[in-house]
Amino acid sequence: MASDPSCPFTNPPYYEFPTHRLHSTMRNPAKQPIVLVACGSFSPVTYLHLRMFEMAVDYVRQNTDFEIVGGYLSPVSDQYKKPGLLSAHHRVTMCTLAAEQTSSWLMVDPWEAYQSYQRTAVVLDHFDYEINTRGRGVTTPTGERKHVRPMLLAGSDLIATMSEPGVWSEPDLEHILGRYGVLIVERAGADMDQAIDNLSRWRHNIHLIHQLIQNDVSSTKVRLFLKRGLSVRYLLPAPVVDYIEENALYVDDGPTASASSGAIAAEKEKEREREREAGSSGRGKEKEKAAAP
Ligand SMILES: Nc1ncnc2c1ncn2[C@@H]1O[C@H](COP(=O)(O)OP(=O)(O)OP(=O)(O)O)[C@@H](O)[C@H]1O
Ligand SMILES: NC(=O)c1ccc[n+]([C@@H]2O[C@H](COP(=O)(O)O)[C@@H](O)[C@H]2O)c1
Repeated sequence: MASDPSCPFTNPPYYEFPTHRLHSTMRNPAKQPIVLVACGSFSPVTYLHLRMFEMAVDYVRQNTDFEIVGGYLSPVSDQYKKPGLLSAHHRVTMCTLAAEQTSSWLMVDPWEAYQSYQRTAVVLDHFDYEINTRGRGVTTPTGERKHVRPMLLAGSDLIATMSEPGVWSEPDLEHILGRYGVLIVERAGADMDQAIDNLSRWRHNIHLIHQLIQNDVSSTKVRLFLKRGLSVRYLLPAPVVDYIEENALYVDDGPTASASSGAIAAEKEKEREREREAGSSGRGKEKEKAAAP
C-alpha cells in the first residue's frame, strides 16, 4: 500500500484519484455542488447501474437546489467476497469501458477495489478528502470556492439492508445519512417506503427517485444468463459484452448471496487480519524485549 504521510487514508499502489471529468467550475453559483458516488459489486456493470446516474440527474434538476459536478462508480474490494464477485481488475476494467465509452461524465474510482474492504462511510470520506481537502472543492464563475458534498447513489435494495441488524453500524449510518445524504433509486422487489421506515430521522437527507420505466436487470441475472450460454447483449454496454466474451468471464459462477452477507463477511475478515497483525507485532515486541540487554 502507498503511504503518503499527509493523506489520512491508505491508498493502493500507484493510485491517483480520477478527476478528468470532474467539473472544476460550477454553472450556477446559487446551487449546492454535489458528487454522486455509487458503491457496489458491479459484477458485471449493467445499463441499470448507468441509468441510476441519469435518473439522478433528472431528479436533481427537477427537485433540488443541487448541482452535480461529477459522478463515480466505486467497485467494492475483492475482500467483500460476495459469490459471483469477479476480480477487481475485471470489474474495474468493465466499469471503465462502460463509463468511458457510453457516457460523457461518469468516472470509475478504483480506490476501494484495489485494497482491503472499506466501509461505505470511509469511501465517502475518501471522496470528501480528495475533492475538498486535496482538490479544494469547486469554484463559482466569480471565483468563490465551494465545498462539494459527496452523496451516495444506491438502489432501494441496498438501502433496505440499512435496517438489517449487524450490516451497518449506527455511527456509520449517522455519518452517511446525516453528513452526506443519499439518493435512492427504486428497485423492483424492494419497497422504497419500507426501506426507509427506520431511517426517518435522516429523512431530510434521503431523496427517493421513482423508476418511471420499470427495469429490473441485475448483475445476478446477467451472470445466470452467461452461465447458461444465453445472450446478454443490450442488457450491458456493448464493450462490456465484448470484454466478457473475449475473456470467457462468468462461465462458471457460484451461488448467489445478499449484500448484507458480503459486508459482514468482509468486516470479519478485516477483523481477523487486524488480530493477526496485532499478534505478529506483539510477538515482534516480545522478541525485541528478549533480545534487549
Ligand atoms: N435494477 C436496479 N434498480 C435499481 N438499483 C439497482 C439496480 N441494479 C443495481 N442497482 C443498485 O446499484 C448498486 C450497485 O449494485 P450491485 O453491483 O450490487 O448490482 P446488483 O445488480 O444488485 O448485483 P448482484 O445482482 O450481484 O447482487 C446498488 O446500490 C444497487 O441497489
Ligand atoms: N457497513 C457498510 O459500510 C456496508 C454494508 C453493506 C454494504 N455496503 C456496501 O454496499 C455495496 C453493496 O454492494 P452489493 O449490492 O453488490 O452487495 C458495497 O459497495 C458494500 O461495500 C456497505
